[in-house]
Amino acid sequence: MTEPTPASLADRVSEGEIRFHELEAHADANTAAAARRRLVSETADADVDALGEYAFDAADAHGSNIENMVGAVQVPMGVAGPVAVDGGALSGERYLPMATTEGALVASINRGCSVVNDAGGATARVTKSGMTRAPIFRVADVAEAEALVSWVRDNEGVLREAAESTTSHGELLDVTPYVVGNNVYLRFRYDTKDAMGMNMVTIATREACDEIEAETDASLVALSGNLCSDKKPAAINAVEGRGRSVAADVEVPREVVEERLHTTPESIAEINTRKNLVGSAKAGGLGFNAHVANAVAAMFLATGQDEAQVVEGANAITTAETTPEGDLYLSVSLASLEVGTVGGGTGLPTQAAGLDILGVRGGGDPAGSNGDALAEAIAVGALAGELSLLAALGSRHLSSAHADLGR
Ligand SMILES: CC(C)(COP(=O)([O-])OP(=O)([O-])OC[C@H]1O[C@@H](n2cnc3c(N)ncnc32)[C@H](O)[C@@H]1OP(=O)([O-])[O-])[C@@H](O)C(=O)NCCC(=O)NCCSC(=O)C[C@@](C)(O)CC(=O)[O-]
Ligand SMILES: NC(=O)C1=CN([C@@H]2O[C@H](COP(=O)(O)OP(=O)(O)OC[C@H]3O[C@@H](n4cnc5c(N)ncnc54)[C@H](OP(=O)(O)O)[C@@H]3O)[C@@H](O)[C@H]2O)C=CC1
Repeated sequence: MTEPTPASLADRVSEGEIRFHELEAHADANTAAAARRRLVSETADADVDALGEYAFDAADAHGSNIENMVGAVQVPMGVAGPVAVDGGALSGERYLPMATTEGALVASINRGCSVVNDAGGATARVTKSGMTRAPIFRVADVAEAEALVSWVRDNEGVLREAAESTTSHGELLDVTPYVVGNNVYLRFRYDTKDAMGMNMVTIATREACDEIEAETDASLVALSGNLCSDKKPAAINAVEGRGRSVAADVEVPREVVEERLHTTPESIAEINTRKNLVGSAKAGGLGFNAHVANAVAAMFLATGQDEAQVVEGANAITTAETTPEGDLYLSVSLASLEVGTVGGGTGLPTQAAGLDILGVRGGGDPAGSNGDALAEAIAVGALAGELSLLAALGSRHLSSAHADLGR
């Protein structure tokens, strides 16, 4: 039998003989992707050859990372740093890998890193950890809602045993109930170690839900009831945390602010208050920061994180003040940074290289330490970005920087 070619496969799809999304059952994944490019190209009347330039075996991505694969989008990657970090899990000097198409962004964070180094380095710590899944149950009325809440409080051990039967790494930390009339939301929170954990906690919570339905009158409406809350702006994540809550800070001597950043500690502190705090409050924002999403998104893409979770990663508050000595104290606290160094996109070769640059690829020793270290690295990237952008606003260099580097 002759080997299928992209052209022969595309013809068979066009004739209705095989399905577009089942091409991998008839050819290797790279050939299947090439066949889809032909079909897409014909339908759209577009040249999509550039999508076929990728540096991994499609078989490694198809089925676990992507369906209907046609190729890959390439995002340029740069590094900022190296930057000196004193973290709970990450210590030493690190380059920060960043994938972006926004000119001036890496330059800005690079400047921030250089100034952080001049200040003696940044401190970073993970202060809370736990990935959540919150199923919604239907009950008859509020009396039954209270009965379910009591049952959950009395039977956390039962739920833990059921949930943890599905994973050798995950640990159920707690279950917090929320009642709205005849709706009961149970927010399960897990230590997922080095995994971001959404697959892990979804599978584990499903097992616990079976137990609840067997032992109570409640009916599961949906495994996710949006109090989790995954991939949506939500105050619960900003207040309670989700994934890792991580903070970083630095104290920058006045002369370094003046010489390297062309502004003053007072100016940076004032801009932070009027822009990041008052301005965000007036806007009804959840992110009381300047551009934490920039560092989060660029490092997420560079290290194989789930890019939709930049939504939660941007739940961050930046504080800036002048110390009694006249220096600048700057901090950034990310309430809900959802990261992993195993699973998801972390195993793809270019993303794994991003993790290798930080020295955090794969499972940590102890388990969870690589996830913590990645969170600390991203927090330091965000801190450097806040420092540089606030300074650029203070020195009125924002528009000229982007005119020079960003277009
Ligand atoms: C562009 C700079 C850094 C110039 O800043 P500068 O101080 O004029 O530059 P410099 O030539 O004196 O260099 C200072 C340091 O910056 C770095 N640096 C300088 N140039 C480069 C480069 N080409 N590539 C890599 N690194 C660079 C480098 O570390 C260098 O130190 P050195 O190594 O020379 O000792 C500065 O003006 C700046 O940071 N501007 C702010 C830009 C910024 O932060 N943009 C972020 C994106 S804005 C956005 O997306 C969100 C927004 C703004 O809408 C959010 C909001 O509402 O606030
Ligand atoms: N299902 C959903 O609702 C959602 C899924 N996602 C997707 O989920 C994926 C991420 O889920 P996630 O569960 O992290 O990844 P995976 O589904 O890839 O699972 C990771 C698994 O790795 C194993 N593992 C090996 N070493 C370690 C270690 N050191 N620490 C922790 N686990 C380890 C664990 O197996 P074991 O459990 O057997 O111990 C763990 O369950 C992403 O692709 C994301 O896009 C995103 C949002 C929602």
